[in-house]
Parts: sequence; structure tokens; C-alpha cells
Amino acid sequence: MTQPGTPDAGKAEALVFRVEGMDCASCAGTITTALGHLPGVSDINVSVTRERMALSLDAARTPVGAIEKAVRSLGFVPTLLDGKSDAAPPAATPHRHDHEHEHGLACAHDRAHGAPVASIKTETPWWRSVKSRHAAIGVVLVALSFAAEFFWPQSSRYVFSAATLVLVAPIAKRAFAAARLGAPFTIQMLMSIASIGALIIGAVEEAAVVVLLFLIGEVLEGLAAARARSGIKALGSLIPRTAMVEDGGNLHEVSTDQLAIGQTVVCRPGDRIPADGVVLAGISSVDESPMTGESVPVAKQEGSAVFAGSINHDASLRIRVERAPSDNTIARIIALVEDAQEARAPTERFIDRFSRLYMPAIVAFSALVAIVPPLAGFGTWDEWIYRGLALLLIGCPCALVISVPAAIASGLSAGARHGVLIKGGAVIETLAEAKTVAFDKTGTLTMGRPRVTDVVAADGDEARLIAIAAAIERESSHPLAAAIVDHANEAAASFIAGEDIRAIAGRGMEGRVDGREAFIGAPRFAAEAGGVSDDLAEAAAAFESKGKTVAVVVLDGAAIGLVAMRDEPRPDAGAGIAALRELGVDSVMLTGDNARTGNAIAARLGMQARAELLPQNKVEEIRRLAANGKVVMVGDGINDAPALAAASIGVAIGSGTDVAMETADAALMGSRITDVAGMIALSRATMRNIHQNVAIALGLKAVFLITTVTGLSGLWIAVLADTGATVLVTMNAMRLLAFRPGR
Ligand SMILES: Nc1ncnc2c1ncn2[C@@H]1O[C@H](COP(=O)(O)OP(=O)(O)OP(=O)(O)O)[C@@H](O)[C@H]1O
Ligand SMILES: [Zn+2]
Repeated sequence: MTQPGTPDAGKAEALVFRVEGMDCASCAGTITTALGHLPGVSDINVSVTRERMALSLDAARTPVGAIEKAVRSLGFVPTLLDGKSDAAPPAATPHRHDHEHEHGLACAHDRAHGAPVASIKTETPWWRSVKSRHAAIGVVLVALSFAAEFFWPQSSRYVFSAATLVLVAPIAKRAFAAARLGAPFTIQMLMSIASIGALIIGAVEEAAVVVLLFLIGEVLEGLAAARARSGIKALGSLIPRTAMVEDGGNLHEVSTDQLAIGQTVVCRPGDRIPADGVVLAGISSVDESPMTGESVPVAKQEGSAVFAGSINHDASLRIRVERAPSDNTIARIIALVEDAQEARAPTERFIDRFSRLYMPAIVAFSALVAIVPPLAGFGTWDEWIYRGLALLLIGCPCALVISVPAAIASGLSAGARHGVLIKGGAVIETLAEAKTVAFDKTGTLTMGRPRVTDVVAADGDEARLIAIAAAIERESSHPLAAAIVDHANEAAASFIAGEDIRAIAGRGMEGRVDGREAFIGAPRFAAEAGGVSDDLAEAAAAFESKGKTVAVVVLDGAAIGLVAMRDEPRPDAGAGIAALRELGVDSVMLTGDNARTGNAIAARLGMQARAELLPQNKVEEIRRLAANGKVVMVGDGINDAPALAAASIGVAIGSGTDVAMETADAALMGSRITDVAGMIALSRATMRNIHQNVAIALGLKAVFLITTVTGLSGLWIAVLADTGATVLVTMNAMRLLAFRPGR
């Protein structure tokens, strides 16, 4: 084969393949080991749940075609995903967010030697797959063999032997392909040795049935794996396939994939919105539960942002498309969850290491069982070889290997469907152990929309006080500033211009008004900036003990008045804290606000408060809390980013899509405090599920190890135990899909 003369030959390139047919989780291990022996191949990462294989390849040393050939020889169907043209066919997977783009795919090589490019097939229905056909042939051949036994008992052993050989041949072929590529320990190898060995010792019926059961088991495993995969794909199916685009007054239907930014689409009541965009006309209510998990419809009118996948309830909406299909919120959520499934949990890494040793250990043990007892004079050779062969079949670690990723994939999907995005297994493990949750106050526990409730001017001129305050606050992005400016506008306060205005982070604002030095900020800082009269200080304290935040206005070193503001707690904040307490998790409020206000609000919510914290103090506080165990920090990501980063797990919370979901370890799309407890409960449920799965997998192996050695069970049971455990573990993991966090 000629090497394509690409300029970057000799350098490694990242490639991503779709690989079909990986149901047994140890398949991933086989592929990794086998390809790892090829020159120029590195960084192999195989995901059974996503049917993906990523690797970096130096095409000068091994051509892409050789990779595909190797994977095919192992019994799987690889398809190179083209990163440049969108490989997904619109009908089958219209909204696949192919973030494979980010891996920088090459497509020059494969065109050169004719490998399939841009041809992701639709998923083969299971009854048409190679495995199902293989199993069907198996049923027919084994049935014929039993018929032959009935009619011609003398020749039946040859019929059974022939059937076994026909059925085991493709399995053995895969086994030898893997062995040649450096992966001798595969379930196919164990299966081939066991069935051919059984033929040799004369257990012909069993040999045939064992191969048949193995083939049926593979079909079942494939079915279970496909169901497990469908969890997150379901999110993608929320986007309609077509959209009505308005074009010069005419409406015509186009594929959602083809939508471009700036186009106008019309969404009728009852339909799902096809793209992220802005409402141009129409008043309706929209169910955004696919993004936020919140099924109470949200009112939309001209100027409102809407998201692809949400359901338009009442009336037609004209929407301007603001995001490309591959970039919309739901696509980003899907991509995040898919990436999260790749992030391996520590438990998973441990099990992977364990299972790499497990299979060779069982093979060695089987050999001992087959040889030692008869040598020592216990029983016959046939009897012990039979037990040794049956033991080989116990050596498949499939169920164990799939136990962690299956549970994590289900847990992540269950969360994502309710607006709880968790970025991987490691995050789940840590969340499950959380001891303390620290909450930012403003915008997290509270709505983040303070309103001015009281204005006190030392000289009685409240309008002027508000005008001065607004003159400075106009330049601030702080929510308190917005409240004061809003209030000034509502009260139609006269406009005063400020100069030289600057923010003093965590304290307030400074500047010049009417040629005088002005400061606005918390009373304790106002006291530093100048005199605060006893009357004003007393008034401030009274407001603060009611949970209000006070800003004092200082002019030329003397306080001239104050503005009190109230920021309402989120409606479910109290319930959210109570739910955490029920889980045995402590809640702490971290706030830059003063202690009286913080304590007043915290007391109402039933939690502790740490107040008057500058941003760096919040980080120190997180470190202090971490001495008692894992700390989760929940914040809106606006001025608490360092604290979010310092916590064991940083959780971003926000309404719908303003969430800083890409940066945090987890994101709550629905702005519900109750989701924090829901997320921890989901993580604990996922960990419980993992432990159950490991127990099922190891327990069944242990039981059948004993019954096999003692001769209580034979070949059939050993195969049933293997595939049965895999199916059981997958099914158990899928129970998590029904978990509803926070409800
Ligand atoms: N622009 C401003 N106007 C008035 N007061 C301010 C301003 N900026 C900060 N402050 C004062 O400084 C305090 C701390 O501000 P900071 O921004 O650190 O906390 P916050 O965002 O209000 O509260 P939290 O820490 O709960 O999010 C505020 O409570 C307020 O009293
Ligand atoms: Zn298996």
C-alpha cells in the first residue's frame, strides 16, 4: 500500500473511530492491548458505552487501513469519523454534536487508501447484526444435532462435533487474531479452548451447547449495551428533525441540521423549538425541562431567549436562530455528558487493573485443576480436564469490567435529564462522600436581585441621597448597584454625574460627585472611610438584623445616609438545606455581606453563616472546612470562581443556560437549591449501584468457581454465569435511569 504523501507524515495524529460490536466490556481491553502492539500507535482510549475509539497514530509507521484491518480481525466494525464534514446522516442522528472536531481529525490518509470516510452508519438493528445471525445459525445447527441424535444415535457425536467446529470457527479466528496482535487472553480464546477441549474429551453435546449459549449471550449483552447507550441519546432526540424556516414571507421545511445563525424559524404550539434563539414575535409559554429539569413552563415574549428542544405550549413563536445546531445548549449538554462518561472513576481504574490480572490468573488456575488432581491420583483425567475447561469460562471479567462504567453512564444520564450535569465518575465518587456544602449567598441562596426597601438620609433629603448613590453605582456591575440604580430611575431622582469612579472589590465603590469625594459600601467600610453617626449606625444594624443589606453613602468623610436592600432567598432554599441535613451533610453560607445580615438569612434557612469574607477569605474558609471531609462549593460563578476551584467539587448554579457549566465540576441548570441534595443522593445511589454490581459480578464468579471445581456445575452453567452476570449488571445499572434527583 502506498503511503499518502501528506505533509505531516511522520507526526502523530489524533483519530477517532466509531467501533460497533463492543458489548462485552473486555472487548475494550482486547482492542487496547492489540493496537498497542502496533508501531506508531499511542494514547488508545476505547469507550464501550459510546462505541468510540480514539488514538494517536503516526501514519508513516502504521497506515490507518492497518488499524481498521486489525480492529475488524478482532470482530468489530470500525468507521473512521471524519472531523471536517459532518459525518452524521441527518435522519439517523441529526444532532450529534461531533466534538470529535476538537481532537483534530485527519481525513487525507484514509481517502488515499479508500477507507470509508463520512459514513457513520445508522445503528444496525440487533436482529440484523452479525452476532444475531451467528446465534440463529447456532440454534439451527444445535437443533439439527439433537434431531440427529434422536434418529441416528450412533453418528450423532460426529454431527455435534461438526456443529461445534462450524460455530466456534469464527470465534477462534477472532481469538487468534487477538493473540497474534499480542492479546492472548480473550474470552474468545477461552471459549475456543473450552469447546474444542470438550470435543477432545468426548463431551460433544456440551461443547455444542456451550458455544450456542455463548453466541446467545453475546446477543443479549449487545442488547443490554444498546439500551444502556440510549440513556443519553434520548436527550438528543428532543430536537426536532425539521424546522419551518421563514424566507421572504414563505415558510419551508428544512432539516434542523441545516439551520444557520440569523435565520428566522416559526415554531407552532405543541412543537419543540428547533434551535437556540431569540423570540422575534409571539407570546407563549415554553417547557424547558430538557435543559433545566423544571417542567413548569416559562413565559416567553419578544426578546426572550429560547432553547432548542424545549416545547412551545400556547402560541406560535417567530424565532431568530442564534446558535448553530452543533453548538446549541442541548448539544453542549450531550457533549458534556459524553465526555463525562470518559472521565474514569478511581474505582473503575482499580477494577481495570484487577481484571487484567484476573483472566490470566484463572487460566493458570484452570490448568492446575486439570492437571494436579489426576496426577496426584484423584479421579480421572477426563473428569478434571472437564472441570478445568469449565473453569476457563469463569475467567471472563466482562461483568466486572462493565460494572462501574455502566452505573456511571446511567447516573450521569439520569442527572442530565433533570438539569443536573455531573462531569464524570470521579466527581460522582467525591460527591457521594461530601461532608459539607458551602453556598455563596448572593445569586446562589438568594435570587441575586436585591430591591431597595428603605432609604435614610441624615439631612432628610432622600431624593438627593439616592441621586448621589446612583451617580457612583451606575458604573458598577454589582447586584446591589443595580438595585440602587433601578430605584433611582423608578423614583425619578435627578441625574448627577460622577467622575473617577472605581470599584473596591468586596467593599464598595469610590469616586467624585459634585467635586466631593464619595464612597458607597458596607457600614463597616464606611466607618473606615469617615464618620458614621450613631443614629445611622443604629438604623443600619436594625435593617441588617432583618436580613437586609445596607449600603452607606459617605461624602467627604462623613456618612450622609444609607440605603437598605433585600435580596429574597430562592423559594426552595430552605427545603434544599433541609434535604441536605437529611442526608447528613452540613450547609454553610459564605458571604461578603455583613455578619448580622448573613446570620439573619442563614437562621431563616436553617444553616450556619461565615460572613464579611473577602474573596480570598472564602478560599481560606473552604480549606478550613475541608479538614472535616470533602467540601462541595455551590456558586453562580460570578465572583466566587476561586472558591469554586478550591473546593473538592465546584458546582455552578444558574437559570437555564447562563450557568458557567463548562468550567465547574458539576452544573445545576435549573437554579434549584434542592438539586444539590438531589445530586448528592444521585451520586450515592450510583456508588451503591456500583457496589452492588461489583458484588454481583464477583459473587457469581466466586459461587461458580466453587461449584465448578467441586464438579457441581459444568460448562453450560459457567457460560450462563458469565453472560448472565454481564446482563444482570447492565440491567441493574439501568435502574439508575429512573432516579429523579431533587424530587
Ligand atoms: N457596588 C457596591 N455597592 C454597595 N456595596 C457594595 C458594592 N460592592 C460591594 N459592596 C459591599 O461589600 C460587600 C461584599 O461584597 P461582595 O461582592 O464581596 O459580596 P456579595 O457579592 O455582595 O455577597 P456574596 O459574598 O454573598 O456573594 C457587600 O455585601 C456590600 O456590602
Ligand atoms: Zn463475557
